[in-house]
Order: sequence, then structure tokens, then C-alpha cells
Amino acid sequence: MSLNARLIKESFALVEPVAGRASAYFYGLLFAHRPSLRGMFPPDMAAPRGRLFDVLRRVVRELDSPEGLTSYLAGLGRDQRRYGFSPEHHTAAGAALLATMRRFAARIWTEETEAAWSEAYAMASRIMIDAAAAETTPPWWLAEVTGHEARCRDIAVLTLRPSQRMDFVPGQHVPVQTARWPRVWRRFSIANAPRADGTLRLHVRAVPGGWVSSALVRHTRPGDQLLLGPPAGTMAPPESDRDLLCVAGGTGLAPIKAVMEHVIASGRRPNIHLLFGVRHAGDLYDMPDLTRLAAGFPWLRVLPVVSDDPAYQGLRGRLPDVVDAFPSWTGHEVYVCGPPPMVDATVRRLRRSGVPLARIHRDADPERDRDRSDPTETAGTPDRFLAGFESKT
Ligand SMILES: NC(=O)C1=CN([C@@H]2O[C@H](COP(=O)(O)OP(=O)(O)OC[C@H]3O[C@@H](n4cnc5c(N)ncnc54)[C@H](O)[C@@H]3O)[C@@H](O)[C@H]2O)C=CC1
Repeated sequence: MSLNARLIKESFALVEPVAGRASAYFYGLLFAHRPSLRGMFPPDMAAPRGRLFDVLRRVVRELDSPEGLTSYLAGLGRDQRRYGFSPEHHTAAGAALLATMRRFAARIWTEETEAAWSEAYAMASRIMIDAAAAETTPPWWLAEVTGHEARCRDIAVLTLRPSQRMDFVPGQHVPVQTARWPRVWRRFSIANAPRADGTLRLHVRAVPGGWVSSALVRHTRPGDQLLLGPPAGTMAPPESDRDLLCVAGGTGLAPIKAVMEHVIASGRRPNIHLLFGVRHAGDLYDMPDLTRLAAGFPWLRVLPVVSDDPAYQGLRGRLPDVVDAFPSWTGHEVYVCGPPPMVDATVRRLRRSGVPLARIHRDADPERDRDRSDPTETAGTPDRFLAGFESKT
């Protein structure tokens, strides 16, 4: 791959500070030239606009590491299948992207810059298109809700049965779409290791203003159908036999539970310490299940931790402080999931206490974190799902 990375970076550095205006311009152009594409996006374009620059930032950052770039773009191409993106759409998006860069980096734009972006986009779209074409798994799955348990005021645990087999690695997440909010996807971690019956569990907190999470917690019942995109995410169970420290903040428990289930099912016998942190005792939404898991695996120790309730009789405090209060975790593999500030603070403390970075596992996909706080993720719905829903309601 021989790209003029310098010219791309220089021009991108001019456009990035005006990302909001540039992405509005990009989508404006795209829809003006291809009005039919508008129907693939949600009514509120804020999230797709934000995501455009998340992707560009990541691509520009990875320009100097061809392997990382190729793997990222291939993943993107495979994921885009759920929106129904075709090679033709890539051509239209490429023209809009070039026009956007040309306009917002006009001050330093030259023929060489134009050629650099043009080559880079051709290369990137080729990788995405080829990866999408080579993928043999479905672009999306219909899944029936077979269980819906309201665990506390805002949290429900859903059990789903995909209509076709879905392979995933414990620790990964899936994009979810409800019929209530067509074309709006939101990612949730899968909360179990793969099961013989193919079912998946999701732990969902209804966040204020969260379209998909509220629909899943308050308006979804057994028998309803959801749409799932391909599982993604790089967090995976440990390969070593080291003991495990798991630090879960709220519904950040989900991927950690999947990893723990996998380790327990593997027949290994590491000691597992789970610190499950919530704000109020009433938020300890999964304790009966965790207690059952610990009863069947004596090497698992579950420690509920409550941060915002002075009357709580058990372990109290914020997770980063509680982690720090133990003698040493330097010999452990560590998994940390939950609110990003909690994860960052916990990782900092662990690093300071000598735990090597390579042994700290977190869900490090920044796009995923944004999906969490902004549920209106980008675009697209297979028509069959909408048709099915419309005929159902
Ligand atoms: N794969 C992953 O990484 C997953 C991450 N999540 C994230 O986990 C979060 C869960 O939210 P909730 O259940 O509402 O959790 P929450 O806001 O109720 O907090 C859970 C725990 O984190 C601690 N905490 C919160 N903010 C903190 C901070 N700034 N510093 C130190 N500790 C802090 C709280 O004290 C509590 O112990 C969401 O942000 C969600 O996006 C959820 C599922 C999977």
C-alpha cells in the first residue's frame, strides 16, 4: 500500500476542527446526488455525522500501520452489510468525501492532495467491498425475544433466539435494532458464553432519552422480534491460566459474565475475583445468577460493591478505590467494563500498581462507547425486517 499519508494527514488536520460542518456538508451532498440513500439513515442524523469522523480519525491514525488499517476497514466492510451498502454506494460516498475534503481543506488543497485522497479512498473501499463480499455469515439476524426479566427499575435481562446460528467470542457485542425505532442501531454486549441452544442474553439499562434501550426495557415482550447485526469487539477470554480479576460497573457486567462463563466451562480452575460495582444496593440486578454461578464454581468470589449508599452494610466505595485497596493484582489477568470514566480510572490505578497493560482487557472500541451514550447510532434497515414489522403492527 503506497499512500501519500503526509498529504492526507495535513489536509485532515484542517478539516477535523470543523468536523460538524464538514460531515453535515458530506451528507448533504450525498443525499442531494443520491436521494434514495436518505431512506437508509435514521431521522436524526446527529449520530451518523459523528460516526463519519470517528471512522475517518481512526483511518487517518492507522495510515502508518497497514495491517491495522486493513483489518479495521475489513471489519467495517463486513459490518456495513447490515445497512445494505453496495459497491455503488461506496462510489457515491467517495465522491462526496472528496468534495468535502476539497472544500474544507481548500487553503492547502493541490492536485497531489486530490490524488492522495482519491487513491486512499479507492484502496479503502476496495478492502471494504472485498471483505463484505467474502463474508459468509448473514449480514443480520432476526431474533425472537424468548425471555424478558425486569430485574430492577431500569434494567431488564433479555433472552434472544436468533433465527440462524450466530458465532461470537465471549466479550463481544452486537448491534440491536427494535421495530419501534427502524434504522436506529445500538450495541449491547452479549452476556453469556455460546450456548448449545444458540440463545443470547443482553443486560439492558433504560438510559434517559435512550430510544433503543428504553424500547428494550419497557416496550419489549417475549415473542417480539429484534434485528441483530454481526457480533464485533476485540475483548476475548484469556489464553493464560492466570487468576482473574473482573471489575464490572453496572451493566458493564454483561461481557465480563460471558468471559467468566467461558473460563468456567473450559474446565480451567483459576481463582476469579469479581468486583460488581453499582451505585445503590437496588441496582445489584444479577446477584441471584452470580451467586448460583459461584455455588457451582468454588474458585469464583463475587464481591458486590455499592458506591452511593452510606446505609449499605456491605463493601462500599468507588470501584477504582476498591480495586486499589487489595494488596496486589500484578499476577492476574484483569477485565474491566462499565462507564468509561470508571474504566479509565480503574485501568490507571492498576497500571500504577504494576499490572502490565497487556494483561488488562477492556472493551476498547471508542465507537462502541459513543453508541452507549448516544443511542441513535447510524443507519440502515433491511427492507424485509421493516416489511415484517409493518405487517405485524
Ligand atoms: N462492554 C462494555 O464495556 C460495556 C460497558 N457498558 C457501560 O457500562 C455503563 C453502565 O452504566 P450503569 O449500569 O448505569 O452504571 P452506573 O453509572 O450505575 O455505575 C456503575 C458503577 O460504576 C461506578 N462509577 C460510575 N462513574 C464512575 C466514575 N466516574 N469513577 C469511578 N467509578 C464510577 C459507580 O460507582 C458504580 O459502581 C454504561 O456506561 C455502559 O455504556 C455496559 C455494558 C457493556
